[in-house]
Amino acid sequence: MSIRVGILGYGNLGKGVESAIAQNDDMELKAVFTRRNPENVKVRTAGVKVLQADELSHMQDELDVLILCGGSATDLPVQTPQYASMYNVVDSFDTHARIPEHFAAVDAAAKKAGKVSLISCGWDPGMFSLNRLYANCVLPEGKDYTFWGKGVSQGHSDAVRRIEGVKDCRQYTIPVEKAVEAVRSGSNPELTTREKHTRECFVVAEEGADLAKIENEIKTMPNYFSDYDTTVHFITEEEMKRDHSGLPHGGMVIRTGVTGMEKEHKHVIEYSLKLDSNPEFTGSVIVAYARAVSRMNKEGMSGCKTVFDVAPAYLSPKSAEELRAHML
Ligand SMILES: NC(=O)C1=CN([C@@H]2O[C@H](COP(=O)(O)OP(=O)(O)OC[C@H]3O[C@@H](n4cnc5c(N)ncnc54)[C@H](OP(=O)(O)O)[C@@H]3O)[C@@H](O)[C@H]2O)C=CC1
Ligand SMILES: N[C@@H](C[C@H]1CC(C(=O)O)=NO1)C(=O)O
Repeated sequence: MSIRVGILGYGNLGKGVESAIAQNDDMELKAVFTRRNPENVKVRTAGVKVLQADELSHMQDELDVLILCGGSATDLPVQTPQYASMYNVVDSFDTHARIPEHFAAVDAAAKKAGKVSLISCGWDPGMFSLNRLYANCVLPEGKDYTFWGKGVSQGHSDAVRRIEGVKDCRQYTIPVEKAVEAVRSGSNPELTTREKHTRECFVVAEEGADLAKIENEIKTMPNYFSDYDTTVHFITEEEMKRDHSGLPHGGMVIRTGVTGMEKEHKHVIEYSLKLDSNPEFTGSVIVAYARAVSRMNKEGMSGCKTVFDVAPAYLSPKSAEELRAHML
């Protein structure tokens, strides 16, 4: 029996989840839900209905997991607790500083409903979080570094699109080469947030918008831009389509640490990603965790989880015996 999946929110990530479901034979996309007029939203999977989000109030018997693909800045803080009270859900919430409060709100709803919610799924937070945890547990004496890009952060681009007067945005995250070199040299540098990355925004503004006000709102935005040196360029829709149609990204987690009674031996753990499509890769991570969430709820689990709480075997379509035979 296939795992029956719904998608709420059909943007970059929603499309990425759609393509990921098509690559997993045990998953079936039942419907895409949108807050817009469904007639204006065209999906690429034959036979999949597009429904108004309100329809979700009565489809609990038709879906095993609902994947929430809204924006972290303003959509998911409302949508995830709302739908955690009705469905097993997975979201990609990535406002790191606010994950604890998001977890608490979702956990209360999921526990009351007897459902499983998995929040902050993707690659950062997500796969990078897991690798930071593994590396810290294996090398307790050491230092962590995370670098992203150069690439398009969907979370930061979404946050800028929510500003009044902004029609579209691509935000590029750029690692500071000097900082990467210092880390790779093994000198274990102390680096501030500002010393590790810069941010560059390409913005299409609405006709007559106050550009100075938009630039200031971007640069002072807490959790997203206020701790970074940020450059803002205003461009036309044509330039956006011509020069910024891709959504590549990537990055790496590095931990350098020491072992031995005299701390005489140095080790480096590195996990890196090179992504042609940030949303498609993120969608693939999310779909694997949607499989886990469905299974965990069927085993009687409920409440909010993060990637730290999910045993890896739950992610795989392979049986425990196959995993032991082929992946150990
Ligand atoms: N944890 C991680 O590693 C990652 C997390 N993310 C998260 O994913 C979130 C979503 O990113 P992304 O999909 O790029 O954001 P988008 O702006 O593409 O989509 C966000 C929502 O906006 C609505 N929307 C999409 N297109 C339009 C349109 N043309 N007109 C009006 N509304 C539209 C959709 O909702 P509706 O259909 O209801 O209108 C959609 O769910 C980010 O905020 C980020 O936080 C992304 C990548 C990695
Ligand atoms: N959550 C990020 C995924 C990575 C990329 C990133 C950044 O460039 O700041 N932080 O985390 C996204 O929305 O793309």
